[in-house]
Amino acid sequence: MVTMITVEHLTKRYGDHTAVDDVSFACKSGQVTGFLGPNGAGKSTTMRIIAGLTPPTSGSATVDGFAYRDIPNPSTQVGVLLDASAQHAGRTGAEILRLSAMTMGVPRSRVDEMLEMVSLTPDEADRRVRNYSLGMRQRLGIANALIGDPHILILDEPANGLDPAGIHWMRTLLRDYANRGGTVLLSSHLLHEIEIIADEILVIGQGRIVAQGTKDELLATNGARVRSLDDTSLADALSRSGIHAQPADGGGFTTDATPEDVGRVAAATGIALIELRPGDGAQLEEMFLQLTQQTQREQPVPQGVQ
Ligand SMILES: Nc1ncnc2c1ncn2[C@@H]1O[C@H](COP(=O)(O)OP(=O)(O)OP(=O)(O)O)[C@@H](O)[C@H]1O
Repeated sequence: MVTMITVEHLTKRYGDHTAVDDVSFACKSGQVTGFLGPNGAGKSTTMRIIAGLTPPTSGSATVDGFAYRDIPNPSTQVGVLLDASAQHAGRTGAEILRLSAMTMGVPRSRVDEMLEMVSLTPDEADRRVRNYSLGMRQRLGIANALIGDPHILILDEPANGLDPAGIHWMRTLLRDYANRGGTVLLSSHLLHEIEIIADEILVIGQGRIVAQGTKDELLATNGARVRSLDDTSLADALSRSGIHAQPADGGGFTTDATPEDVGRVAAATGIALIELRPGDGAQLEEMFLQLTQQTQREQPVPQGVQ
């Protein structure tokens, strides 16, 4: 595995608002890196900087060792889909792909190959993009990102607007692409989406990376869930042993210690347990929920929304 995208100490300020705050990460070949964060967390801004569309305030982003702008014929190296709705509304899907093929110098036969790959029918390909559904725009955007046969893909919320079959199709496409050695950086505001598809996960909140690691690391089960016939005494005993115990829904506690350690403390103090099992690995979900709630508190509720 080779590092293909490197982001180092990236910061972007708009006036006194810091949209991206000292963000660093790397994306490797053969892997899907999921970029997860609630609305307004800074995902799109980071991706726009990587794709050379927005200058950073400080820090750097390189793709295959180069700043995006210094890559000759970049679309044959890096496929980018940042905003499917930004495609020229007055052109047909086929026209957009033909134009891209021409600009990149790839054979025109790629246009039909790509249309077939993203399941846009000849009839749909000849419609103007303004009449496309969001899902069709995403498919066209993915076709456009892949037409130059790049080995790196940067996709901002590509699942938006796709129906369940479309989402399944996209996951399979990206998995195959990574399995063949490609590098994928894709963003989503949905934990479930990222959990299914990503090998590596970056979590961003209010411009900062708050967690990063392999999916297995971030979703690892740890801690223990315990209930007893005498929770008050159990809480005392755990606390005396330096184990932090948090009251849980439905009684008992969640702890940061292993079930084995909790079991030993209970046995040593003669407390009868009625439940003892590994924690349910919900830390990532809880953290993400907290991030989302924080963000919602800080953003004004739009008019007309209850
Ligand atoms: N051109 C701009 N001028 C001023 N502020 C901006 C600009 N672009 C983005 N921002 C702000 O930067 C922050 C991060 O926005 P960004 O679009 O990167 O978030 P995001 O994680 O992609 O969110 P979403 O999931 O909603 O697309 C937001 O507070 C946004 O309002």
